[in-house]
Amino acid sequence: MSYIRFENIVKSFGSNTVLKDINLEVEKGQLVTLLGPSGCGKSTLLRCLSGLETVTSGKVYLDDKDITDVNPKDRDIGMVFQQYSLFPNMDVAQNVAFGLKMKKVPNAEIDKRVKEMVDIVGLSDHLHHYPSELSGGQQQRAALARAMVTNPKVLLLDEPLSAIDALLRHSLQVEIRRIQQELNMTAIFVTHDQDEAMVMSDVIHLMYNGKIEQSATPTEMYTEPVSKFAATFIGHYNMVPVDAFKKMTGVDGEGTDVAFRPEVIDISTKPVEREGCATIKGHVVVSLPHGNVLRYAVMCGDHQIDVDVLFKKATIIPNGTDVYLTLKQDDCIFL
Ligand SMILES: Nc1ncnc2c1ncn2[C@@H]1O[C@H](COP(=O)(O)OP(=O)(O)OP(=O)(O)O)[C@@H](O)[C@H]1O
Repeated sequence: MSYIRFENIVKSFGSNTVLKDINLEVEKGQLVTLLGPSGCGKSTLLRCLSGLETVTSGKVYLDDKDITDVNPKDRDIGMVFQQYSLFPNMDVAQNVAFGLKMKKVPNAEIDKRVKEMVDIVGLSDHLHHYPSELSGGQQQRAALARAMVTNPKVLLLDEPLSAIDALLRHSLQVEIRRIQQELNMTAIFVTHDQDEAMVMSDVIHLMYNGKIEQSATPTEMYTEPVSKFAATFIGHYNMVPVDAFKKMTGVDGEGTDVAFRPEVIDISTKPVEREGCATIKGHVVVSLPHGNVLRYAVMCGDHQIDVDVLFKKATIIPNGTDVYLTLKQDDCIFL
């Protein structure tokens, strides 16, 4: 039996149904991500687990108990939010100790656990600093320590890194993942950032319009999207209607669209014949650097196809050049 189960969850606000029969399971010790565009219902689903929202219908189970109607404070759930939610008039040690004090844990035990947890999140040098004296990243680490110190059954993280700049954000992603694994904590992470979901998760649940569109490991989600939405939201898939793709390549398949990623395509100024590959003729419109790859926009008939190659200055093909794109038929996903 899974550690967390959402069974047929429906949530409506008046006539607006924002969760439409959600069934989802989380195994103990996993970090799963709810990923999806703004407004698709991620936070609402998380709040149904924490008890901050009631469900319209359906059941929520945690550790084999039906918690659908249990008071939020009795659910044994830790939460970290996007906005820094530390008590401003308490220092880091007092903030982290708060939950233990509420549980009437003896003082000596509180001191020991606070020190351990503050050490795990790397804030030992800031024990007696107030939130106003901490950076955004440090505040979120303190919030994480405060949520975890009571050893909750599950840790809920609702876009905890969205207010943090890109560089620090990446190191905190890695750190949260390390701490979660070190403590074998079950965690649900909400984000609309696909890269963040890829880095952090055991399983990603991609949500769209109040439903689960696809549940998969990061690798499966990236390489085997099940729908047009999944293909465009995760990674940067080229999407060409099947009819147009057949005209370009002679390759046919079932579905309405063919999806293929920019990095599976080879680009050359001369035609290339390769077994099991399709070739598409086009011309370079523009090339732009994207981190360590150069992305060519290539017009093929009426369709633009993006091609990524590792960025090496000597190999740049000028705009306007006729080119041949080669891609393995195995890398084409018919949707
Ligand atoms: N308390 C509420 N009253 C009315 N409508 C609400 C309430 N909370 C959420 N909603 C609506 O439910 C829908 C889903 O909201 P939710 O916050 O779950 O989305 P989300 O996927 O987490 O989005 P974001 O990434 O922007 O936070 C939205 O249309 C929102 O306006």
